[in-house]
Amino acid sequence: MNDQLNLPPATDSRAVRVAGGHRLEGTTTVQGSKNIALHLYAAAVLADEPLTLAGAPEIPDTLVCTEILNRTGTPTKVVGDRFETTPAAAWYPVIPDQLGGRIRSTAVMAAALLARTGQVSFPLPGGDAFCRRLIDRHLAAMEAAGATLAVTHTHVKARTASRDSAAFTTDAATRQWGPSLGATVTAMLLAARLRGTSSILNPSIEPEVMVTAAVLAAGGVGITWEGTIALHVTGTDRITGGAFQIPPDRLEAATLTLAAAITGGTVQLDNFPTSEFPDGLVAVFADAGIELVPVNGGTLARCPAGPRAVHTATGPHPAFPTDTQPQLTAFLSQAPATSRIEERVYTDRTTHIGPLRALGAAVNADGSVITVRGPAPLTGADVAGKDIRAATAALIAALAAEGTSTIRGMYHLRRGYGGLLPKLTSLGAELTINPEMP
Ligand SMILES: CC(=O)N[C@H]1[C@@H](OP(=O)(O)OP(=O)(O)OC[C@H]2O[C@@H](n3ccc(=O)[nH]c3=O)[C@H](O)[C@@H]2O)O[C@H](CO)[C@@H](O)[C@@H]1O
Ligand SMILES: C=C(OP(=O)(O)O)C(=O)O
Repeated sequence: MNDQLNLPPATDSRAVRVAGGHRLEGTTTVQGSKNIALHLYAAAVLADEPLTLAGAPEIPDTLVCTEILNRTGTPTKVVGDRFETTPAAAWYPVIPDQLGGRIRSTAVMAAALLARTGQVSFPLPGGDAFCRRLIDRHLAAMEAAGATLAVTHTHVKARTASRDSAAFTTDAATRQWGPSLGATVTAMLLAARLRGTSSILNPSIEPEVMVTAAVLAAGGVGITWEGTIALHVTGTDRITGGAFQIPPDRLEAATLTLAAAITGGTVQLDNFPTSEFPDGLVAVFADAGIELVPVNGGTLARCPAGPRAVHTATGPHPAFPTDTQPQLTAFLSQAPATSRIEERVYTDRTTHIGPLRALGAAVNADGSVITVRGPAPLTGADVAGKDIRAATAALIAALAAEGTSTIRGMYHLRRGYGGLLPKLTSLGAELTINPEMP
């Protein structure tokens, strides 16, 4: 532990050793959604009463957010799987570099502090570094909400001249891409305590946005959707608290499905209703030969006739999510034909290609298009995943490889999933964790 910050270090030199070739079979559960949790942790800053979020994923980002809230004034603790806050007596709206630089939702946290105090200072966000991850739409929302910004290449300071800022209109659409998930939540939090009705044009409708909107609405904030055209937010000067459940992680559900499917196995996700899979993912899975069967409020996932090649593209919810593209790429390495995936959200999200090739997959990227020629025999190798889903893709391929693989990138795996490795083991995977790797 790092005493000063009360946090686990941002590196983990352990590695996972995977003896490939074991079919995964069985039942498991899915953690609370990492990405939804991160946005709710920021929204908790706005509550004027105690707030509890059950189902908090046991990942480093939960601890980083706990520390950010405590250091900026909101008393916060994690008790079991509950993230509990009580309202601040005073705020210190400075997000320390060592904390803000470790998570992707720093600008969203900053927006909550700005809404509370009229000022905030924060470092540029961290999170996975698979490509440039811009925050211009977050900054535009802060300016629209009346803040004056001082932006350097490492930090942002924002200050509103008057605590009585007026309702505002902002556009969450990015220049090259569609709506920004993070910037939509940033704008929502900025508007939640303002007098009057603010409008967010081209809002994202990712579950992260919908769930945060629902929690704010339960707290007394007026939320009106105009489809995907606009989200109108009517502020209130008192936001109530309460207890909320973080929905299960659709990205972990997809990961477990693909991990079982590549081994020819079956997994039952007890707490993950089939309806929680985005429509685009269901369609891609169906094309790829993966069946999702509703069972007692959960989902049985299987691939009875083996993988099939697909042509698909990532996109905004409910399309096929970018955070499952690397794992699908690993799976498609075993489909007996050529697959193509166009990555439209993060056009150079290709950090998984190197590790997959090292394991034997015939995969390459040409611009934003990833081509997978299968089936290619996979053999054990020593590879490193440099972000959450790259490490996960390598792990999935290693499960189907002949021989033993070493997957480095434990910090990234732990950042994405609190318990993926024990879950895979319980399903029949042969995994060991090597304490320290050179
Ligand atoms: C913590 C969290 O929830 N992370 C998720 C969130 O990230 P994040 O909040 O970064 O995702 P956004 O929806 O904001 O970003 C999507 C796209 O918009 C661009 N963009 C974003 C903001 C901005 O101000 N300007 C801009 O150009 C990005 O570079 C990217 O190409 O959504 C992504 C897309 O579903 C997921 O991959 C991440 O796992
Ligand atoms: C990219 C991801 O996370 P983050 O935005 O936290 O880096 C992810 O969840 O795949």
